Amino acid sequence: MLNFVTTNPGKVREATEYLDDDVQQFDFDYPEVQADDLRTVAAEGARAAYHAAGGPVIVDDAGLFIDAFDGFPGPYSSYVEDTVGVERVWRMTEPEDDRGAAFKTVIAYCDGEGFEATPDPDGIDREARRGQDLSADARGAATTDEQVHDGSAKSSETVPVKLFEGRVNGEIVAPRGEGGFGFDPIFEHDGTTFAEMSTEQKNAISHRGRALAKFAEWYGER
Ligand SMILES: O=P(O)(O)OP(=O)(O)OP(=O)(O)OC[C@H]1O[C@@H](n2cnc3c(O)ncnc32)[C@H](O)[C@@H]1O
Repeated sequence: MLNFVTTNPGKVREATEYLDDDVQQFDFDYPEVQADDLRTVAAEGARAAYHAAGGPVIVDDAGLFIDAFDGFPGPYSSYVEDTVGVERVWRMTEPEDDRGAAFKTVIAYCDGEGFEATPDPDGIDREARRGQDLSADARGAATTDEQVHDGSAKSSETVPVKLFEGRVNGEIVAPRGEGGFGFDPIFEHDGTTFAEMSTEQKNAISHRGRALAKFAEWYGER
């Protein structure tokens, strides 16, 4: 059994599509380190959660990155959703010429074991790496004790963590749709907002779906 460490049942709903009955929600509000990149937050969260759960865990740190605001709210998306709110993020973006945005996620897996380094970064979304923002994330992680080249994060003093990334591009629009969670109503991809999609439709293209697919493939081979 795999613990999906999150306070957000919406994330678990999406993960069960990939991991069937092997996944359960572990409602643990891991301490989010002050960091500008998702990788560091996810990796440190997975280590803390692994110690709390005493078994294999995955942590998903995600965010909405709006181009006109240099990636804001990014790693602070949860806080901004709670304080500013989804509707006002739309109204802030509305006057901008460029309403482009991306959802990104980093899934961190930790089971207390080490991982073999792979020369080809199968845990890294190549599309994401081409994107400016995730390159910045990768640079940020490289300055910490994380090892990023093979998609795993290691240091001599900490428990190894394996990272899987996903990204999807879209546009910020006026809220539409009742499904999903968080910023889904204002994130449009190919003419449809994420809140107008079923979980299956969203998973097929979303940041989390892409990261989960990579994780599920790697996990299934173990
Ligand atoms: O930390 P946990 O407990 O997992 O739950 P959380 O919801 O606070 O999760 P994050 O710290 O990863 O914050 C991600 C925020 O980014 C936004 N977000 C991430 N993925 C999203 C998605 O698929 N759809 C809509 N909003 C999303 C939403 O505001 C989330 O609260």
